[in-house]
Amino acid sequence: MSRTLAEKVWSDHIVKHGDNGRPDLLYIDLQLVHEVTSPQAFEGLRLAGRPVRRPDQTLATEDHNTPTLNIDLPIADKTSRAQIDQLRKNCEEFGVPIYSLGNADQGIVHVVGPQLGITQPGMTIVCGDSHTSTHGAFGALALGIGTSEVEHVLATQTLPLNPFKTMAINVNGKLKPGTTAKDIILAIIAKIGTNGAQGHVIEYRGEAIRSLSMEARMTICNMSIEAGARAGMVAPDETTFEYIKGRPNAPEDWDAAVAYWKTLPSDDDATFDTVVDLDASDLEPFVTWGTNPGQGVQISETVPEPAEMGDETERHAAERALEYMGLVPGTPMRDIAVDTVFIGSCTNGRIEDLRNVAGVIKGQKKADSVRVMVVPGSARVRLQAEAEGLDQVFLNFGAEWRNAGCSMCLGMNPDQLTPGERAASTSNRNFMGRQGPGGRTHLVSPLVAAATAIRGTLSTPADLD
Ligand SMILES: CC(C)[C@H](C(=O)O)[C@@H](O)C(=O)O
Ligand code: SF4
Repeated sequence: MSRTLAEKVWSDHIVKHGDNGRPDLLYIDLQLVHEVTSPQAFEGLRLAGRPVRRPDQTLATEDHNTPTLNIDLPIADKTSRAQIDQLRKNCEEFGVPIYSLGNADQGIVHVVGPQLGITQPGMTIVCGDSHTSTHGAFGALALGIGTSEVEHVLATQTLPLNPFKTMAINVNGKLKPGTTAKDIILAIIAKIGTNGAQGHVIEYRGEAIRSLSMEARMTICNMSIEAGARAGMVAPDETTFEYIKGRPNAPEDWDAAVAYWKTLPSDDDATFDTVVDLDASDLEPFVTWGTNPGQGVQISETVPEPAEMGDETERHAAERALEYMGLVPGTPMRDIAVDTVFIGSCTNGRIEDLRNVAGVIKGQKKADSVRVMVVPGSARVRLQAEAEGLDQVFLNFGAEWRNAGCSMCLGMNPDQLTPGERAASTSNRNFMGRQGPGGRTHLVSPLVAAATAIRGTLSTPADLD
């Protein structure tokens, strides 16, 4: 029977079939761990007197609570310090490898796995973090899980999972210059809604996806969860193999690995439960106006008028969002002035993102009215950027150049918006209070973030000409 990519990875990992509608038990190849969702899981093991089953298939890093300034000093915030200390203790006690603040391999969990070559096609990967879907860009089945599941995987290296539905999102055509992977995924979520992919594993397909780099594919898979999906995947191809080759954890038997990876793409006649089509050549840069990632429009459009929305739930949500965001219907998106530009996160904090930003801002000065924070997704990204002189581009521009971590993507560390402060952010969530209580977030691509930092209002690089 013909199968999709997701179905192949799933069936290659079944340890025990679930009969009578019960979940299948799946083998998990890799569990990534961070400080927020692991303390109770380790505590559970401790209480049960159980070890971590496969420390060699478990990897921890510190990211959410880490400060991005003065990282050589003790962490000032007590809760954050306790959280990080606990992770370090747990990893030591249970023999789990950890990349701590100050280590060259520390960083956001979803940036670290791929850059080390640990994330590979055909794997099952879990992490107590919703954006684990990022790793699906390699053709891995990568799922965000809850803390009790984290404990289950630590103890057994398996996880019971209910069957999923399959969704093909075909992104046909070619992106126009200035339009990026971030715009593709924001457009998809605006089209299908934040629950549009519920219960599904998405496979992103089509010409536009095939021509994206691995980092751009990661941006797309990262936000699958914002469309309600269980995971997002891209079939592995030469771009994938090229990216993994030569990385520290690339398979030793390279040819055998590639031969297996080549069997993974969905069969030509495989069928999907749901199919969505999108033409990349129709897209313009996308920006959000609301408080969920689906509340977005093309940058040439205006803040929508809730009264014109047919659906009552949608109308109420839009009214509430606009009130929180302090926006008036009909305002051109390009007229919205921001206070802060945040460039970073597991969505857009990789080296290509930083190169793209630097390409726009080089030789320019930021608008006086904005603060600009550039936060690399990992310490390696920071080192690479510095080796390429990008840090100087950012500093000369007037931006802050920080250390790696989740930073302003969410308010779990000192990098936060103040009430009413408005940000253009390359991250993935614009929920109320996400970047700090009362903070207002517009999700944008790195190119839009860069142009916005120059002009002070939501802008694209084309607006600079
Ligand atoms: C803290 C963590 C559990 C959370 C997640 O699961 O995604 C965070 O990473 C986020 O982006 O909101
Ligand atoms: S960067 Fe943001 S989205 Fe990614 S793991 Fe950290 S908090 Fe979650």
